[in-house]
Amino acid sequence: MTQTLTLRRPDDWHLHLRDGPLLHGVLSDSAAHFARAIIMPNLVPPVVTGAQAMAYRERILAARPEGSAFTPLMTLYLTEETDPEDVARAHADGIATAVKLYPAGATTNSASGVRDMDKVRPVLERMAEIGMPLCVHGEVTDPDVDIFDREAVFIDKVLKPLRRQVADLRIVMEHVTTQNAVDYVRDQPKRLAATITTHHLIINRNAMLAGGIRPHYYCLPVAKREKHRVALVEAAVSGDRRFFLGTDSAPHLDSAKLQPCGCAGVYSAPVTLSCLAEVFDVAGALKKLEDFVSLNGPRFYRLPPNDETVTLVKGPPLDRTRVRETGAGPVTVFDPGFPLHWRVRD
Ligand SMILES: NC(=O)N[C@@H](CC(=O)O)C(=O)O
Ligand SMILES: [Zn+2]
Ligand SMILES: [Zn+2]
Repeated sequence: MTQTLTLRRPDDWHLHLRDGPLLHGVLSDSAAHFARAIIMPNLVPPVVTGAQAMAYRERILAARPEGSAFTPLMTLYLTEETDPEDVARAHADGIATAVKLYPAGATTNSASGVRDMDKVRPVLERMAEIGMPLCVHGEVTDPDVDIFDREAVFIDKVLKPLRRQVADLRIVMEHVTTQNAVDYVRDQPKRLAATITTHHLIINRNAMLAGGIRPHYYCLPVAKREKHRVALVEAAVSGDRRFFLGTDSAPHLDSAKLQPCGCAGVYSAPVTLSCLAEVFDVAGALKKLEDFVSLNGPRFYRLPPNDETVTLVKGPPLDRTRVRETGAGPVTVFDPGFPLHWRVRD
């Protein structure tokens, strides 16, 4: 007997689409399954101003497959020079949905990020006034802090003080990877939510490091030990409205990943819904999948959920996409390490 599951069409609340030939090569993977996505601004150079976000949005819209209604929700890359009025205007004009905080040097293309949080206080206060969310890459960059501890230290050293100083600011902790983050978010009744990626629900650090180094599992924040992965799954399948999907699908060319110093990012867009259905199915929580992928995100962002639906069908293991060929070169797709039985019906 085939099993099916129909959901409101999902959105992706954290997505990297890049630009140029890579954008053209990857966009259809997200547009095939998702209605909307929060688009990360870490291009080179970054998307800082409202005018830059508008131009980038035009390039994304122009790259959509024929007939696609995929809607990019743009973010502005926060720098110490960001003008609060430009941010407020871009929000009021419907150009920018959120602002993205990268601590300088924390991750891919974050060199123009923030070093001194006091310098961006006026922007954050303006955002709090207008209810515009701040998306945060939550890792400290202090070289003395172990890379596996950087998220937990960020919560104590940066996030807690920030939430005291700008109490009304609405914040999304992006791609949480630890029990510490899950516990902290659960503790906060208001104005804080978290995205969880597909891959962090599936791999722990062993997948990346045991039995050989696997660059395609290297991303930031780096995957942690198993107990943290379990905490993420519990949060995702709980239906708790503070947790929702942000795939952090982050395509890099294989030629950039397979290096002595390879870059961080996992490309999961083509297989995300199949992977998540598998995770929720194994957890006995298929009923909560729609909360996680289609309902909790719009609620936080104060947008209506999508009217259309998607149907997932369970059957024999999929012949899944392993490499996405793009005009810029091949990009390896996330391998969950187990067979995928759920596919999205066309
Ligand atoms: N997650 C990653 O490992 N990489 C992202 C940046 C980010 O989201 O931190 C990228 O842009 O490649
Ligand atoms: Zn990040
Ligand atoms: Zn990201």
